[in-house]
Amino acid sequence: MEIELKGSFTDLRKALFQLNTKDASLLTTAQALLRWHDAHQFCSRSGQPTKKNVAGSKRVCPSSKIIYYPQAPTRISIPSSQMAPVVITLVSDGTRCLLARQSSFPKGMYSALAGFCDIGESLEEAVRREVAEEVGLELERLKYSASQHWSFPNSSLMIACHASVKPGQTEIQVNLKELEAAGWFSHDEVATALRRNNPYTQQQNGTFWLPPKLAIAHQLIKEWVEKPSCSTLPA
Ligand SMILES: NC(=O)C1=CN([C@@H]2O[C@H](COP(=O)(O)OP(=O)(O)OC[C@H]3O[C@@H](n4cnc5c(N)ncnc54)[C@H](O)[C@@H]3O)[C@@H](O)[C@H]2O)C=CC1
Repeated sequence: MEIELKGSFTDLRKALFQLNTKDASLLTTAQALLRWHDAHQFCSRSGQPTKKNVAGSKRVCPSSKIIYYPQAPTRISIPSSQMAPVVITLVSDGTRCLLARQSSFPKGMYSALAGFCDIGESLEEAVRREVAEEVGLELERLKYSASQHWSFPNSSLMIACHASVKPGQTEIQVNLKELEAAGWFSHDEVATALRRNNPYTQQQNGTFWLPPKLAIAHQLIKEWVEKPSCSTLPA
């Protein structure tokens, strides 16, 4: 069936009623993206036309170099009043948890896996996609833990989850475009790191350390240390 995506809301609603859930979801996502591109044709700083990338996932101003994402503008140079949803997930195999680091992290710091939600995705889909993209794992169970507003470098709503993988399906493939390193850490290793979590001394002696208490990543890791079964319990 052909559908005019630029039609009125009533046209769209009529079309949606004729579709199955998957096609309806694709259609609303496509329509939201088209509307977003239509409304962001010019840079709010330079006034120049912005250019869409090939995938249609962002627009860039060739003059100011500002990148516009459908979720929220993200460059530090534009203080954003919009908030972008970000999922952060601590994956466990029952006895160990998966921690990773990016090259931009302070030396020795490891954290849970995080990533921006794409337009049209549910939180569950975003968690599964991010984990698959970053370390190549398929998740079994997912459990919401908590959320946090995070202002660095721009407003994000962090949505934190515990997740588990199927027993025996723990081999990871680290996506080196996104991460510098990732690995499984035992309960003892993580519990010890939490107890001595002083970034200054740990950067000196080369041991790994965890995000500070104010970060939801820390809370997620602490929750798992206190109750390693939390990722496999029913939601
Ligand atoms: N409070 C906490 O415990 C933690 C907070 N975070 C925050 O979560 C956010 C995401 O984490 P990472 O993916 O590791 O960040 P990141 O900053 O490495 O971003 C990854 C990629 O996402 C793209 N991106 C940037 N802004 C975007 C937006 N608004 N919409 C869509 N794509 C965008 C960029 O191409 C970037 O290369 C960051 O703001 C980070 O500060 C991350 C880990 C722990």
